Amino acid sequence: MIEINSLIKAYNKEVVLNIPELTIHQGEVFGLVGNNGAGKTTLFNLLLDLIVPSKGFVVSNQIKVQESEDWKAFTGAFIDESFTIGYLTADEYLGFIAELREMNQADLDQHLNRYTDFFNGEIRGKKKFIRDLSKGNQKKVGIAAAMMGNPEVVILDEPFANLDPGSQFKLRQLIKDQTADFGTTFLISSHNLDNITDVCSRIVILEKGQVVKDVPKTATTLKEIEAFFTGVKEEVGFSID
Ligand SMILES: Nc1ncnc2c1ncn2[C@@H]1O[C@H](COP(=O)(O)OP(=O)(O)OP(=O)(O)O)[C@@H](O)[C@H]1O
Repeated sequence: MIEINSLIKAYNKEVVLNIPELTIHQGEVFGLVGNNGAGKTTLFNLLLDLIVPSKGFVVSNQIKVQESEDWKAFTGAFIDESFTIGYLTADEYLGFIAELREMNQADLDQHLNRYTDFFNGEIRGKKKFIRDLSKGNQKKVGIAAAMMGNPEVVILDEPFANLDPGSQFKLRQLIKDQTADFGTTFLISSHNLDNITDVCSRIVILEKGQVVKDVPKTATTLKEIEAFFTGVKEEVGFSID
């Protein structure tokens, strides 16, 4: 369980995130949407202790993330390419992360076998450095590394961006399988409303750093959030005020 308490981030006195209280429960697939600059990456960076809050704190499984590193053992994340190591090949990098997660070769192979379709023959056994892979393939390496060792919590910032349509579909399935098999808690941001509503059990909309909608996924959620962003309201019984 992740608990956000009175969390504020400001740059030069401009508040870019202000979340008084938010709880993400074990096994929840939490989808974060919002316009450019809404604060999605800022929130994830705070959850991962990559930036310092101006006020408030985050607790992950009873560990204050700003005070202890113990949460790292059960948390995987891919925010951007800085999470990988560009001068390693994908095999070298994935092997390195497997060692960190105390996985042996059989564990690593078992994990990566789930990604065979997703990798589409472009990742494993290649001599290319990660920095020379296409943007989409770099992202695939980062996502597979984030889920390595089946961490309890996985945070993915815009995982569907840069992926071709087939790979987006395969990623949806990988996330669903991971949740079904391991009860993983996911926090996922995306501008792709189809993907986010397909995989997530709860959708939160951020606007100018504040939570303006927090809804469980239902049959009408996609239409509701499309209406929120486009201002075009169909008959879904949802207020865009
Ligand atoms: N280091 C920084 N200094 C000043 N402002 C910053 C800094 N980092 C982020 N911001 C500001 O914080 C706000 C939120 O940015 P953030 O990257 O979290 O948005 P986002 O919702 O992830 O956007 P996008 O969808 O475009 O990726 C923006 O106004 C951004 O300019």
